[in-house]
Amino acid sequence: MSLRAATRVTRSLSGLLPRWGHGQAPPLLFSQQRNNSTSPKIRVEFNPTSGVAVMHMQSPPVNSLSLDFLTEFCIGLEKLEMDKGCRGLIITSSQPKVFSAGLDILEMYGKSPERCGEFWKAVQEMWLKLYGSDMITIAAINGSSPAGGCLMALTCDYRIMADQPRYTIGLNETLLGIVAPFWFKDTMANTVGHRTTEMALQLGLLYDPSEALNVGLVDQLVPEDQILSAATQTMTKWLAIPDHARQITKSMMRKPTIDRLTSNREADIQNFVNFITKDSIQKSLRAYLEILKKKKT
Ligand SMILES: CCCCCCCCCCC/C=C/C(=O)SCCNC(=O)CCNC(=O)[C@H](O)C(C)(C)COP(=O)(O)OP(=O)(O)OC[C@H]1O[C@@H](n2cnc3c(N)ncnc32)[C@H](O)[C@@H]1OP(=O)(O)O
Repeated sequence: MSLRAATRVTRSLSGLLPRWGHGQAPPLLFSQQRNNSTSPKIRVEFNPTSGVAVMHMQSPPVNSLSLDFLTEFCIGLEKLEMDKGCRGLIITSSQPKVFSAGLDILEMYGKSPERCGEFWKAVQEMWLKLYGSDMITIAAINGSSPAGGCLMALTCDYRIMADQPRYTIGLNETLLGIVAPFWFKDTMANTVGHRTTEMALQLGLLYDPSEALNVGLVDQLVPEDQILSAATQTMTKWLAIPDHARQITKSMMRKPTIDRLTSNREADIQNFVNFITKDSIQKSLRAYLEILKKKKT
């Protein structure tokens, strides 16, 4: 059964699920330890001659954005941002078939409000740092990229996707029974326009590469084995533009969107915590996690 079809089953499944109290973790059916490995989740290769860094996301199995992952990602990004020799960043995945599975659902399920708040602050931080980066940022999307993974790609300046029909990309939050926050929505609308975003977000659309190219969610499709060379070629074109002019232009385009979150950060964290710890939302997340598990059997 496809995930999309499986998700439709969530609604009928949810009536069968046991109830649990607000803020109280239901029995742990899922491995909560998976992302606690101490091996680096991000590998950065920096070429001082070209001034370009490649960030490889290498957090098995699916580069889900856990608190640890996001912390490491932001530290890596900050280091590159502070290095005046680094002008461009390519983000890609070392995991087969997946760019990033989006936010780690286990960070949102059965966690205390305090921990949820800490997690959300890290998600905000990742977006603020990447969307506001002075560097040229290119997402080399070599696998599926739902929800938060799609956000990460949208936050870059340019997106190249592997032309592999089984990969999908999109903000599919509604399929999980959750809602893409306003700054996810703004980032997508800034890229593909209001109408496409309105429809995609309500329906939780996941696009295959050709559809994604058609709506402008990605800028270019290439065979998977050429994704890094294509990203490097595009980077060379962007590097030819004087940094200060490009950076001021980028900031002019993105500042109003960034300011909207910056001036509402605490309220946004509170909204997230109130929303995600609701019994009904926890129930949807649990059902979704069970579907992801059952997909294999
Ligand atoms: C009033 C308004 C207020 C608004 C307030 C805010 C509201 C909340 C906003 C939250 C925004 C959320 C954003 C998100 O990103 S949610 C995450 C969405 N992600 C997904 O739906 C992706 C789910 N995964 C998949 O579709 C597939 O795994 C994928 C296509 C990525 C890869 O498929 P593949 O077949 O290769 O791998 P598996 O499905 O077998 O998965 C392997 C293992 O990984 C686990 N897994 C997958 N995705 C996640 C994830 N996102 N988090 C945690 N774990 C994940 C999966 O369960 C498998 O685990 P096991 O190996 O242990 O079985």
